[in-house]
Amino acid sequence: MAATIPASPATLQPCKKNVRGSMLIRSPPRPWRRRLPQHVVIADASSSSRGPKAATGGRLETSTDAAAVAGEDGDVIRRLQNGPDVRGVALEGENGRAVDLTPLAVEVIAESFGEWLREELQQLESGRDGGEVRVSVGRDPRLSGARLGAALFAGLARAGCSVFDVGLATTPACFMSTKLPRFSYDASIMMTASHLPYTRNGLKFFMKRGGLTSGEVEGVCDRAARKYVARKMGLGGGRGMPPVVMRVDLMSAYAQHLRNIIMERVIVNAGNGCGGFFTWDVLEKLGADTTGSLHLEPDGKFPHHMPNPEDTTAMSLTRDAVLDHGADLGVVFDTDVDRSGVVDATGAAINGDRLIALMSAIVLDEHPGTTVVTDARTSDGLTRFIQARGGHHCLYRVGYRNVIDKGVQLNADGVETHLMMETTGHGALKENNFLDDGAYMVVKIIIEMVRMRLVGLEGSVGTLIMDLEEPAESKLMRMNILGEAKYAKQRGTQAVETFRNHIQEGKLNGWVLDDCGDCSVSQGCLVDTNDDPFDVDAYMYRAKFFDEYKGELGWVHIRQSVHNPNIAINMQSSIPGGCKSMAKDLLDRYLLTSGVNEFVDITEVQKFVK
Ligand SMILES: O=P(O)(O)OC[C@H]1O[C@H](O)[C@H](O)[C@@H](O)[C@@H]1O
Repeated sequence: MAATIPASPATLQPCKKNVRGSMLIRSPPRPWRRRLPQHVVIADASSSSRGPKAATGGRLETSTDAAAVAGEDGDVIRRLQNGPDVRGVALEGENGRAVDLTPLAVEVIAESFGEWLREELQQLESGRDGGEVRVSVGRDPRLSGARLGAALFAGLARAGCSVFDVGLATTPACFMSTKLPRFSYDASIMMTASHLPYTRNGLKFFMKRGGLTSGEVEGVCDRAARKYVARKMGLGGGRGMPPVVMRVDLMSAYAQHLRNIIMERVIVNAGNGCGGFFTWDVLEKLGADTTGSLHLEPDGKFPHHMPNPEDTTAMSLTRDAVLDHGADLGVVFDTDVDRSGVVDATGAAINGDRLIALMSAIVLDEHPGTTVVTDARTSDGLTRFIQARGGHHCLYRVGYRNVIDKGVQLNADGVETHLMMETTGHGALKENNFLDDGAYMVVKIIIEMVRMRLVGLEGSVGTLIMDLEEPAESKLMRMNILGEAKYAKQRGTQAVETFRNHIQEGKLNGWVLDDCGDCSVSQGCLVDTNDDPFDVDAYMYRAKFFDEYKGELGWVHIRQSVHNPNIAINMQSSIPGGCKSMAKDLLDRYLLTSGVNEFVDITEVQKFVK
């Protein structure tokens, strides 16, 4: 009978020593009695687990016939062994198969296991002698579970083990009851026949070092076989006091253990856009601690800052929250959550190129050699980062749709492309329907964080991009297109094409149009022919600038804005002062001399150059 002690295992009272069946010397039933010499004492095979060689204890000295019968009975137990498990028929109802996993069979196996365990522990821990041996017992919902469970408790108790009934449990949970500090049992037995029909049942055995081997289970069953023979003869059994069994709640602790694996401390900054759900409907439901999250409630006025991973206020507030709360990660969503950026545990902002690098590292690990498509405003350092991991970098037009479509096209052309990302934080994965989903991307990053922790890698996710070379300088300037709005697109195109033509006509010495990145497709990329362009975003060029003395200074990317009547000029240089030198050259030899300045406002460039 199980005494249910509802207290948590940590508050359990000390185990009462179970009453062991005292050594019984019973008269064997006929016909055995007649055949046994008078001096033979048939003891419970356990004799004493501490006594000399319990495994040989209780050896019967019988006539040949009796030995045969005993052998058959013993074989019943031996046949129950199934590799490292015990499996048998526990309920009537299987055609042609009798019940062989009886309560008696289970009891002797449990008792034998308990004895074997004690010996094993003594050997493992040489100082250990006769201390408490604690064994947990779990079971699946099979109908035979309760009855066989009672036999299991009794067997363990007879072997002197303290028994902890964990009730309905999973096999891994039973093993973990030997590991989880609150329990730390010496061993565990799970009663289950896994996927076999409901009429079957079985036992799985665990110690702290893992599951018992087939050889060990064979030894236990051998020992049990001898006990079984003796019990069948009415020897060595006997009812002692009912075992004291403590009922413990293992599954809650095991579930917590699983939650702990995925539990992270994550700050979400939804910027009062639509991203708050990720906090309460995703992270918190997974058990994450989201204390310190910011601006989760939707507010159409966005009172704190724009929800945007490119927004410096959004990133720095998130950084502060991560550091204040010792969080593992900060997440910044844009308003509609198709973009995101993150902050690692050290407070480092990971957006733009750094986010692309992080996602590339993750995706290249999963898909070695894949191509990554990005817009062409990324750094040369990013290209080297991707290539150093065996990937290919395809630089393409600005605009998330362009980037994603390029990836779709590459895959269709047979160029495996798993990641398409824009520096704005739009990131699409082939595995996710080529959809740019900021939340999905964050899920991938959190999974990576958990993986890193599980394999014992030190540091935050930022360590994955430690070798990303950053440009010395980056600069974005905008030049408004002047005049009537209806001509803006046409003029914008004219301005951008003039830049390309100047280079091709040799009017911009030192400037070289950048060609395709590394995606191994012949057409498209950077300098698309634009033979038949239909969108403003078709016209965009990137060109490198080589200074006569300093060599390569960096690149300029020039394009018409997707949304507004302006020309965006992005620049990057690996040399301090490089952006200014390039801007000056553009001003003098392109903007002021080509006539572009007549319909484009070049004030911002002039200011920068000053
Ligand atoms: O052309 P701009 O004004 O710089 O805006 C361009 C950007 O607009 C939005 O943010 C889109 O989501 C981006 O994909 C695009 O790159």
